[in-house]
Amino acid sequence: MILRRSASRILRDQSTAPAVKICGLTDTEQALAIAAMGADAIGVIGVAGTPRYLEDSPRRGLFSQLQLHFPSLQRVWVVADPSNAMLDASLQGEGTPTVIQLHGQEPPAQCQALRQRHPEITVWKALRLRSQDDLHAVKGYVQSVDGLLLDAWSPDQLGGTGHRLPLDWLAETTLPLPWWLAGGISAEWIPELLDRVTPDGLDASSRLEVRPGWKDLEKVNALLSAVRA
Ligand SMILES: O=C(O)c1ccccc1NCC(=O)[C@H](O)[C@H](O)COP(=O)(O)O
Repeated sequence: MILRRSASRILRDQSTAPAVKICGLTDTEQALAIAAMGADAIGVIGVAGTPRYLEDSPRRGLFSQLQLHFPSLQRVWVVADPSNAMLDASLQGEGTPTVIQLHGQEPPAQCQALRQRHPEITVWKALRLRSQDDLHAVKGYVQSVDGLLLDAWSPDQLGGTGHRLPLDWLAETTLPLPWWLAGGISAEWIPELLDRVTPDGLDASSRLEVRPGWKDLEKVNALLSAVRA
């Protein structure tokens, strides 16, 4: 594998708990409740036509409330192959995100261009891994993004599938950027997961849901407790 473990490259000390992002929120009260439980980041989906998509006005309302009550929490807007116009508009006015998560086919140059146009924003690139070899793509993004999100690949959905990456693919690997592990994360997987991999953050969505976009707050709390145990 291209990026082997090396002491100087480990970005998160293994003794500290990874950050937790809860993704796919559609309701402001749920988002505030999850922030109050201690989540580090809340994600809202900006991909129209997907089941957790939140339109402009409610997204701004949700992000505004988070900004007001939990100013240090990361407000993540998940988009796929966005136009410049869509991004520029979303970063103006009330209820802006602090992080743009690029979840489509965005090449490094597009990520870099976004960072140059909006230096105030944090840019994460999601890589949906079909095989361990897909980790080679990481090299291309090192100078172009602030962080990576490694997610499971699915032929018919961009994200929120509940599919898990094999931990073997990541167990002997360290990455040159802060990285989040996504895909099928829930409380009962945490002991094995944290025993084998050392991501800077964990991103969870569908396995914590009652239905797409609506979280079971007990499952969210159980995940946060398991990560911090
Ligand atoms: O979650 C969605 O519905 C979604 C739709 C379109 C693009 C991306 C999407 N989700 C991205 C995420 O960051 C999810 O949290 C990630 O895929 C993990 O989801 P899950 O496996 O359900 O925990």
